[in-house]
Amino acid sequence: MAHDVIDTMRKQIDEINLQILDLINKRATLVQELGKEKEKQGSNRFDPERERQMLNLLVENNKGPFNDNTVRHLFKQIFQVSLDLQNDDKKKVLLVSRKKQAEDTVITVKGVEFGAGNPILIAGPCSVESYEQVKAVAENHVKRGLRTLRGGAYKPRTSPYDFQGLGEEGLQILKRIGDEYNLVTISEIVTPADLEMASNYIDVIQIGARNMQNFELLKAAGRLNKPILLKRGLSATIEEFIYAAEYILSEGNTQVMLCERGIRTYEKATRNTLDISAVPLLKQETHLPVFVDVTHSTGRRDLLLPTAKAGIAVGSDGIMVEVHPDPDVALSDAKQQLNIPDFNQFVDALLASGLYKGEVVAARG
Ligand SMILES: O=C(O)C(=O)C[C@]1(C(=O)O)C=C[C@@H](O)C=C1
Repeated sequence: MAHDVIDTMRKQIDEINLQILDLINKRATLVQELGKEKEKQGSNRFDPERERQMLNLLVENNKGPFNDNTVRHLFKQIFQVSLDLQNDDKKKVLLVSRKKQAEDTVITVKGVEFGAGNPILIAGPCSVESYEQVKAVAENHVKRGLRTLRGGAYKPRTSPYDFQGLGEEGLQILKRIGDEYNLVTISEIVTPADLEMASNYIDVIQIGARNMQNFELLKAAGRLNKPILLKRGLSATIEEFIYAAEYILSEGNTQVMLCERGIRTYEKATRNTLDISAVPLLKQETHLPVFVDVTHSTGRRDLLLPTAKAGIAVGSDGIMVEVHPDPDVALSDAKQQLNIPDFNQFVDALLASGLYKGEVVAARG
C-alpha cells in the first residue's frame, strides 16, 4: 500500500517532468527564433534588463514552496542555457565555420594552391623599396622554385616619421615583377579607397594586424573578387579573428586566408608571442587556409627556422617570412629580415626537415 502511494506520486512527477520538458523546449525554440531576429536587428543577445523583468514577474507570482532566491537561480540557469543556445546557433551558421563547410577552402592563384595541404612559402621584403630590390628577391624565388612574393607598399608604422611605403608606385613594381617572373604578389592595403586600384596590380590583398577589426575595410574587401590574406590583430582573440574573417565572407568574398602573426603579451624576449595553438584551432573551427608569419611574430632571425618548422608541424598551410637583398639598409624591419643566402639556408633546412616539400604547382586545369 505505501509503495502504491509513492508510485502514484512518482507517476504524477513523471508527467509533470514531461510537461516541463515540453515547455522548456517550446521556450528554447522561441529563444532561437528570437536570437535570429535580434541578429538581424543588430541587437545584443544578452539582455539583462529583460532577464530582470522576467525574474521580477516570476517572483511576484511565486507561491512556493520554492523561495524567491531559488526561483531566481532556477530561471537564471534557463536564461543562461538559452543564451548559450543563441550563441551556438550563431557560431553554427558562420560562413567560415567547419559546420557550414566541412571541406578545406583552397584558393588558387596563378597555379599556386593556398590551403591544398601542401605548405607553401610566402616570402619577400617588408617594404617594396625599388624595382631592383624586389627583382633580386624575385630572381632568387625563381631559382628556388618559390611562387609567392610579399612586399609592403603601404606601411602602417608606429611612428608617422618612419618610412610609410611607396604607395601605388610600390604596387606597380610588384605588378611588373609578378608579371615578369610569374609570381603571386601579396601586399597590404590599409584603406577601402585603395582596394579597387590595388586589385589592378596585386594578386592577393593583405589586411594587416592593425586593421583586423577595421570593419569598413573588411566589408569592402568582402565586396571584391580577390583573395584576401587577413592577419590576426595584435591582441585579438581567436573568436575576434574568426568574426573578422566572417565580415569578409558575409559580403560575398569567400577567398580568405588567415595568418597568425603573434599576439601582444607580457613577454619581451620576442617581438610578439607566436600563438602556435591558434593554427590547429583555426583549422578546426574554420575551413580557411591558415599561415604563420614567423618574422613579425618572433622578430628574431634565430627563431625563424624553429618557428617555421613548428608552424608547419601543427598543420599550417604555409609560412610567411621576410627576405631582403640587404637587410642592414632596409627601410623597415631591418633586424628581422633574412638576406638571400640566409633565406636559402632557411629554405634548405625546411626541405631537409621533410616538413616542407617545396612548391607544388597545380596541374593546369
Ligand atoms: O528576450 C530576449 O532578448 C532573449 O534573447 C531571450 C532570453 C531568454 O532566455 O528569455 C535569453 C537571453 C537574454 O539575455 C534574455 C532573454
